[in-house]
Amino acid sequence: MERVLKCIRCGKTYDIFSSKTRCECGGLLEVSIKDELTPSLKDEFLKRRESFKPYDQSGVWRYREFVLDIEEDSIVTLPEGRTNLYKKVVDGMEVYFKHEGENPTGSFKDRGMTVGVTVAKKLGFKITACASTGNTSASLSSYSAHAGLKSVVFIPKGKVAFGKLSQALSYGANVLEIASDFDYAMKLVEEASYEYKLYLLNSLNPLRLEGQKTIIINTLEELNFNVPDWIILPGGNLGNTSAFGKALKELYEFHFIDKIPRLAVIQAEGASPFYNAFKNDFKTFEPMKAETIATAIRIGNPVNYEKAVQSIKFTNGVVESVTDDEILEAKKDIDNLGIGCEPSSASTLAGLRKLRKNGIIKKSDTVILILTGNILKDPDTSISLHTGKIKNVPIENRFFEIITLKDLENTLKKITSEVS
Ligand SMILES: Cc1ncc(COP(=O)(O)O)c(C=O)c1O
Ligand SMILES: N[C@@H](CCOP(=O)(O)O)C(=O)O
Repeated sequence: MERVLKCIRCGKTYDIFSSKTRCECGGLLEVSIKDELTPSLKDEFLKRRESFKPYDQSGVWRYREFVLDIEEDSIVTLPEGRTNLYKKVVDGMEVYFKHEGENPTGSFKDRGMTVGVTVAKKLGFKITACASTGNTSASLSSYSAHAGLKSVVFIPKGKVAFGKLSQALSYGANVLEIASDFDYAMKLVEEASYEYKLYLLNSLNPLRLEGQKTIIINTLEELNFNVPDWIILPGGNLGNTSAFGKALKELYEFHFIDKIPRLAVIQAEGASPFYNAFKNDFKTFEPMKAETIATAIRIGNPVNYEKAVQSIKFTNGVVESVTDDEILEAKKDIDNLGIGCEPSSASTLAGLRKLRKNGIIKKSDTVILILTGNILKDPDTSISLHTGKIKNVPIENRFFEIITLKDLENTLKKITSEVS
């Protein structure tokens, strides 16, 4: 099929790659197909879809053998799990980013929520509930609305990024701001669920984790089941750590893979109870009062601790902690790659840097970094970071200025001189 640029005013055509934006006559240009479309094109197009069942569109239900046996027409799906794997070079090392922020509500939670809300509906629940640092509430309220269910979300007051709060409100959740932290909200919602017949959909719910296993299955399928050396992920309530270990065990037992990649779980220094336990060979576990700029992982008493320990042991994994400045430095770099993510997801790259420095991960290793949340989730942090307002994370070679017309020419000269 031949495409050209065509003037909508005089009809003159130009080569598609001519770099013209306007016709010589001053008219606007549009891309035009030169040949007539053949009638068989539609048939070919429709045939391609024949072998696909609707729920194959979901990157969760496509792997239904690993997820749940349930009637197809009862499934609540958006569909989720159609996320990209990006190959990039960072610090001279080739790495893969699996971007779970590309899910319908902008985080990996959707992979679990499609299963959780499907089951809530099947069981006849009318109301779903969760405690949340933001993403779970966004996902829960969206999927619940799709299923015609009410939702109640318990969130720590003032500690939820704006993108996430606006989602929960927009999708119609009943939002209960608790004057405490996530861990306390988690305790409250668990109690309230028993008392008020709410279907609890935090990662404490084992069915939700069955959906989250597909992050691993999907990623490995994209790699033709060639097993990487490392999978790096952020650790908060430790649902993913638990689900990933379970997925790898099942893939191994069903002979999809012949070796186990190592998990590296990264926590923010101010919210690192799992890291502290790891350092102590998991002999003891001490919950902590959590504080970090990465609000999604501002969790001091992860509910999945015991399952997560099993995952680390099964995969010969490691747990590392990184500072908020290291997280923001990494976020800056991931954003600048044109991929972008929310702060907690950037802990993966910060963790990789630390693990490389300590000699645990080698440059030649194959590494997957799981980006758990979309860049749009926390616009306040992105704007502060990229306008140089964060003291220890300087921004190089960038302009963000209030500019007079007089200075415009000089500034444009400076910007363009950097590439000449
Ligand atoms: C964006 C994001 N990344 C990471 C996490 C931590 O994941 P997990 O609780 O499964 O450890 C969360 C929430 O828990 C999150 O919302
Ligand atoms: N970051 C989470 C915290 C709750 O985790 P969950 O996986 O147990 O729901 C959030 O987005 O709320």
